[in-house]
Amino acid sequence: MTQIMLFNSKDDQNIENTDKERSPDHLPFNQNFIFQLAEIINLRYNNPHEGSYVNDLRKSGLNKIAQKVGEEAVETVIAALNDTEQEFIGETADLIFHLLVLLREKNVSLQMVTDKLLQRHHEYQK
Ligand SMILES: N=c1c2ncn([C@@H]3O[C@H](COP(=O)(O)OP(=O)(O)OP(=O)(O)O)[C@@H](O)[C@H]3O)c2ncn1[C@@H]1O[C@H](COP(=O)(O)O)[C@@H](O)[C@H]1O
Repeated sequence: MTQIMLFNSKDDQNIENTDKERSPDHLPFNQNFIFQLAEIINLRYNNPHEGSYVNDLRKSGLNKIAQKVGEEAVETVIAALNDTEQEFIGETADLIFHLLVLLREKNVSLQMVTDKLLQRHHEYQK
């Protein structure tokens, strides 16, 4: 059974801490949730059930999922240029969610992407 750890609101107060004081396994809830969401999507793939939007996407296949990511990316750009901050945030959330589904469809984990970003970060330090 996969265990999903949720942090209580007390941890959210750590947002004021400096970067040095934060450890990767003690991130505020909002920062960790993207990994938890990736795990929820993984669980839906492994245990598909009716009424699940992730399952609907999975059944539609790679082309449809990739198309959704493209649509959400365009909607995010339009919102950035024309809409309110809240609408921009909403479109960005749609984009990130569908991108996470695309990663799962391609069997690429979010960790593999963050490893790539970390590798680049280290290269920039040289
Ligand atoms: N974060 C999301 C999330 N964001 C957006 N959506 C869905 O994504 C869809 C957005 O599509 P659009 O806005 O493009 O609307 P649409 O035109 O009707 O979509 P299409 O018909 O074109 O596919 C809506 O149906 C939303 O409900 C999401 N559906 C699920 N999640 C997360 O995924 C988890 C698992 O969801 P289920 O698989 O449904 O259990 C949930 O607990 C949530 O945390």
